[in-house]
Amino acid sequence: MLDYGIEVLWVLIIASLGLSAVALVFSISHRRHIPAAASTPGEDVISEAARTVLREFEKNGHSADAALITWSPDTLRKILAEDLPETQVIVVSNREPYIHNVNDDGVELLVPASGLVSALEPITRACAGTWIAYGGGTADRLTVDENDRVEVPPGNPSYTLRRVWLTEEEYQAYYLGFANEGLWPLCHIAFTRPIFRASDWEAYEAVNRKFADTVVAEARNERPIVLVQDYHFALLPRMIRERLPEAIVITFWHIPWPNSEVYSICPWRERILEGLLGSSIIGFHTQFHANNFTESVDRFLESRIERADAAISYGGQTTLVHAYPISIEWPAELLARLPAVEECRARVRERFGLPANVKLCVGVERLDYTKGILDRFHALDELFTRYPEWVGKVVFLQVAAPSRGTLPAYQQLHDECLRYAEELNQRYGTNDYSPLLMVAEHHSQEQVYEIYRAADICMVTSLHDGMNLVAKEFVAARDDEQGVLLLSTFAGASRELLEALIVNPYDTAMTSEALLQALTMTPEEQRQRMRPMREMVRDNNVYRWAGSMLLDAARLRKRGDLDRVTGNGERPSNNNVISMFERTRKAVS
Ligand SMILES: O=P(O)(O)OC[C@H]1O[C@@H](O)[C@H](O)[C@@H](O)[C@@H]1O
Repeated sequence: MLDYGIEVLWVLIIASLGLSAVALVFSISHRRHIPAAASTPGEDVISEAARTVLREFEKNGHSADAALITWSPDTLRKILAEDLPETQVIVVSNREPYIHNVNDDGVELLVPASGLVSALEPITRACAGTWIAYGGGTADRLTVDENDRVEVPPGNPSYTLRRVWLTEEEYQAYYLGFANEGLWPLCHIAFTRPIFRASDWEAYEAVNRKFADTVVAEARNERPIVLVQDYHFALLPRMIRERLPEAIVITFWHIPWPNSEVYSICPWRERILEGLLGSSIIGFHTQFHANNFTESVDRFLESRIERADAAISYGGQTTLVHAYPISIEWPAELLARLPAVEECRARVRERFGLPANVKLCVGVERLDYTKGILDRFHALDELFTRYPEWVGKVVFLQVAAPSRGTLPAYQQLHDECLRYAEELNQRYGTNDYSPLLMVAEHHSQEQVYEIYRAADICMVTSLHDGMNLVAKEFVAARDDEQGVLLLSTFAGASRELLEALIVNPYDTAMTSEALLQALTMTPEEQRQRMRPMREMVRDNNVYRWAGSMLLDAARLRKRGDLDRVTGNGERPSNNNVISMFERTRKAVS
């Protein structure tokens, strides 16, 4: 029996050595094969820039991880120069990247608290594009030229900001009404009832048309790439398509897309889908939301859906529906301007009057009911109830930038948060100690990064979120590899930052236990968790997000141009797009 066992063991050892050798030969030949991937059958229109990227991957050390850090502003410029020559990049968003406001001393410049802005700003800079946005600042009109344009960033201009003016009525109905009382709660599962008013819908349509007029006015030729951002502009892609049929329209939906049953309650559900399907590409943060969108189209429109190709054909237009997880600038430019972690700790502790030696836990976001701020306060309360020894030893600092403050749902949240903070401080605080600091004020990016660097724990426990860039920013800010991230399972970021403490924010007991785990985590475990999260954000930075969409756009354009000259023959489906980005990834992994 024993002899027989030893024979089996030998057979297993020899077989596994054989398999390893085969795997090694395969991996070497696969790696050697990388440049050839650009010329395999069917790849004839692969981009020059993709070839260059692949060659650089090889040169830079053969590993996909090392290679991916080459995504930089230069990569974007290279893609544009080689694959999309002479192509103007136009970004459209509601929120502008720089707001000029009147204050007592004249004009002050404000960078809004918006994940969308922090992601798109470095991209627009790299592409030297044109950014079209609503001019909402009280001094915005004073700073533009006769064409409503201003060169930004101030002091070091590299792109044009074109402001669009809205009347007070338009702003109320399109932005506060349809976008933020209708679509925002519809798409987020936060159990706030969406409100749909016909007058808001009409304003939404009119404002989308106003932006379409501006896109056409700003386009230098018939073939720009237009990057349409978010739920404020669902109708815009088709309006652009009708007037600039050769434009590439890439629409990115930054918030979740609900399942088709939830979506069905929207009275204009077909119109919204039709509008979006004017895009060449529609991007979501996660495959899950891309799938939800496709299901909604399947249920409400007569269309042709090629699931294997992630493509939808509707009204003579084929749209690629794809997941492109958004990210942040890496390395974060402003990090170089900040002092060491210890200095940040000292500054923040002094600014907020924190007692020595307390652990600092932070939350940073817009004051929004999707962010789970009250649930977080409940978790702190629960921690003190279960583990009273922590009273006096931890302070929770909630930074909440005011947002959509005239809407009743936001006013109610603001009041409830302040009430809860006051009550909790009365119950657990002393003259020198307030366990919960609620600061409902705007903070600059520098101040926010300083807070990240000072924190022992960062809680990103949103009830629902497309991605959530605060989680990635916290990780990027911690070059000391310390600090613990508590992350909601309902934020897209939890699909990528797997070493965070992942919680269900509705489960107060679970969140408070995770808080305890974070408070007692050793520096070594913090490092073990933080390091891979930093690598993840580094390798999947915002240039990779934008670059992958541009590579897909280049491929679509080249195919369109070829089809125009030669016809599309027997192509099995209308589109048959496999994301260029995915193929690039496969080739290097
Ligand atoms: O209404 P605001 O302040 O411009 O904020 C809008 C943005 O809010 C962010 O939280 C969302 O992630 C974006 O998708 C959205 O565009």
